[in-house]
Amino acid sequence: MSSIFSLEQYREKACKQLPKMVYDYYAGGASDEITLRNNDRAYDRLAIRYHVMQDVEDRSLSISIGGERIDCPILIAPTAFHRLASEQGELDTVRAAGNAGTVMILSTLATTAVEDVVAAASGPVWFQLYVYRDRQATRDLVRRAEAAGCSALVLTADAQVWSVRERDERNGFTLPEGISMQNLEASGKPTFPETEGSGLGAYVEQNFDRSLKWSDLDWLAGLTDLPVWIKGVVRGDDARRAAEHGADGVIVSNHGGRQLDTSPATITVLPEIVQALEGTGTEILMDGGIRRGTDVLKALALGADGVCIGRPILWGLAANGQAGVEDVLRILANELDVAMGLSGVTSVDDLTPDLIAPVAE
Ligand SMILES: Cc1cc2nc3c(=O)[nH]c(=O)nc-3n(C[C@H](O)[C@H](O)[C@H](O)COP(=O)(O)O)c2cc1C
Ligand SMILES: CC(C)CC(=O)C(=O)O
Repeated sequence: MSSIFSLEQYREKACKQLPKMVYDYYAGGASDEITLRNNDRAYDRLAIRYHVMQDVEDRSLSISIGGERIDCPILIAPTAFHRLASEQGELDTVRAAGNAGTVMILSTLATTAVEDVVAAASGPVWFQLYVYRDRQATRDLVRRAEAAGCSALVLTADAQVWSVRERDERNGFTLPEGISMQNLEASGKPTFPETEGSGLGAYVEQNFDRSLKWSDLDWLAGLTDLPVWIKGVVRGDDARRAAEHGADGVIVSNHGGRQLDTSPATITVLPEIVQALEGTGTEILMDGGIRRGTDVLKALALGADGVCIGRPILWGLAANGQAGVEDVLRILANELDVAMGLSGVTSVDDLTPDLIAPVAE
């Protein structure tokens, strides 16, 4: 019987177990970490106007996303370097995703090869793509993800320029011996350059394509038959443009407060994006600061088709490998189930915006 009941307890456990350099990299945000904090707090400013007397005996959390039916509307956001948290890294994560009945979005910067991750999966794996200045390296990533059996691509659009991450600069964040970015082995970019500050910062500056623009979304959509999502959108007009340029889905995200500090908390911009995409058929996921089932309920009620979580997965992974990730997903799904029942709702489709109101000050 586990003595951990909340995602916050997993964070505390991971904090005790991980080396400071790794914990700081996972936990940290950009600059003053204002967006990092606001992502989380913004949920507290929303109240759930629940219904009573609705017969909530039979409830289901299942959703359709990207053409597949999954058991749980909480997906795994792409996060880099899982082998800094557990020996098996991304293999632990993907096995947990399968057992929880959800999707894992695998980072370009994974420390396990995409082929091995998909081979260990029992559910869908999507591939998150960073666009490299070296377009051949980028094409190779797309071809590998396709050949491995990934079922969607997620283009991250909010990290063309490396942000200011003081914790990583101070700690000289780097990858230990024996851990590398295995999807970049073939193109010769699997490790960070030598530097005194953040090795990741230097890597991004050297390799990521800062000229990324809307026409590159057309390029990517033309390059692959896989559905293409765009991640990092916080405005309605950008969401609309994404749809016009062939995106099948949009992930409302500010990169967990790790890129542009003082960018808005994602839950506050979700309604604008839902409205902008009305009638387009473009699907919507959102992430940032989701730590309780009530947070998930609020995002789904305000129009997200599903949500993603980033850091809590890493805390579960650090605390107890695959079993830790499964427990994190179980805890959050259970909290969502309870919140739905207490709101008088039995299916995700029945979560509607009228359930949510600003907290009266
Ligand atoms: C340690 C860490 C690494 C991340 N790496 C990536 C990445 O490789 N690609 C990406 O698109 N987003 C990355 N993200 C952002 C997440 O996908 C996601 O947007 C964010 O973590 C959501 O916020 P949350 O951590 O509050 O749930 C990373 C986030 C963290 C915390
Ligand atoms: C290349 C970086 C932007 C990796 C990442 O997504 C992160 O650390 O937030």
